[in-house]
Amino acid sequence: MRPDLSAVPIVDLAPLVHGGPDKRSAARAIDEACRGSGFFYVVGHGVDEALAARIDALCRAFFAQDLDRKLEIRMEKAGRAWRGYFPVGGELTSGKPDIKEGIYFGAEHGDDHPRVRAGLPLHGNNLFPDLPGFREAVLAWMAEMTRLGHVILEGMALGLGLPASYFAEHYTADPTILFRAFHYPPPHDASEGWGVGEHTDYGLLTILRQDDAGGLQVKSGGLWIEAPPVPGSFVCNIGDMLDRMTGGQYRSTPHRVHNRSGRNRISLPFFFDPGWDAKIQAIDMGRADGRAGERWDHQDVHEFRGTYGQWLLGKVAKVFPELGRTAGVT
Ligand SMILES: O=C(O)CCC(=O)C(=O)O
Ligand SMILES: [Fe+2]
Repeated sequence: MRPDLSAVPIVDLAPLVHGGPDKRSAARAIDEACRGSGFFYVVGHGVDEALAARIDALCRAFFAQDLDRKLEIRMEKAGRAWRGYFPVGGELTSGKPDIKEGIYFGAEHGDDHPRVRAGLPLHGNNLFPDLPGFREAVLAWMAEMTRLGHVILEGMALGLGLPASYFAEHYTADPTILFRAFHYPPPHDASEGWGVGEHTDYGLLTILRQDDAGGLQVKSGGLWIEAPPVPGSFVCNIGDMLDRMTGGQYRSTPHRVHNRSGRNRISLPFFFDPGWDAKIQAIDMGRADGRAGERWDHQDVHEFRGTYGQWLLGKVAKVFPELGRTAGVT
């Protein structure tokens, strides 16, 4: 099947990155995409290609190691911080083991961070692979992705007719950030399951760097369409909290991955989400409700009242049930 490139639009972020009169047209393009498939590519983002190539190479080197080496930073070692490596089959995105392995990173919270002291899950120090330059590259990447997250949310606010600083003021002054590096091995046979099963993302915005293997599929208008690799771009999609805030006018779109390329696929999703204590509230949209019907997980995101931290804990405990039990979340 030929990928339908037109289905996932490409937005040039340069006017938002550098400022100028075309800001509003970039914001409009984001707004249209969020009301449509909920997915868009961004180019003109200003992220250093050399840094992207370095991260990609480091991740390939990490995943190519023996399992024992990789397990030296297994998630169990980080306990409640929920960081580190999980092996193929270790994550259950939609209730079944995914055919992928990965590493979870987050903000580097020191031991005296108040939420680490309070023993909150998902807070703490990262477990970095023992490969030269890995730590520095990941920290630089997370800083770049955070910068980009702020730029895209400024565009989104403008597209919604809100002040550019709306999300920064209400939700992302101290964002919850999660960075994951995934490796999807080529399947042994056609009957093997999904690299990532159908799901929606939990928060505000996901910014994904994918390599040239392809395999990301997006549910648009009831049909599964491909989001094929576009060199130098990031794939962006919105998560459940934006769907919730916009009364469903912005779509938190189901997606999944199947690596049929015959080679290793590396993808680098970055999640730019509301602050831990941010109270999630509806934006006054002044227009008709756009809620969709029954969701993939049978939850009603619009019924949710509470902080982002509460929402995220419930979600993560489902995909890593054992860790959820250890951390006392389930
Ligand atoms: O690897 C990909 O292309 C998608 C990953 C994804 O959907 C996720 O981590 O939420
Ligand atoms: Fe996702």
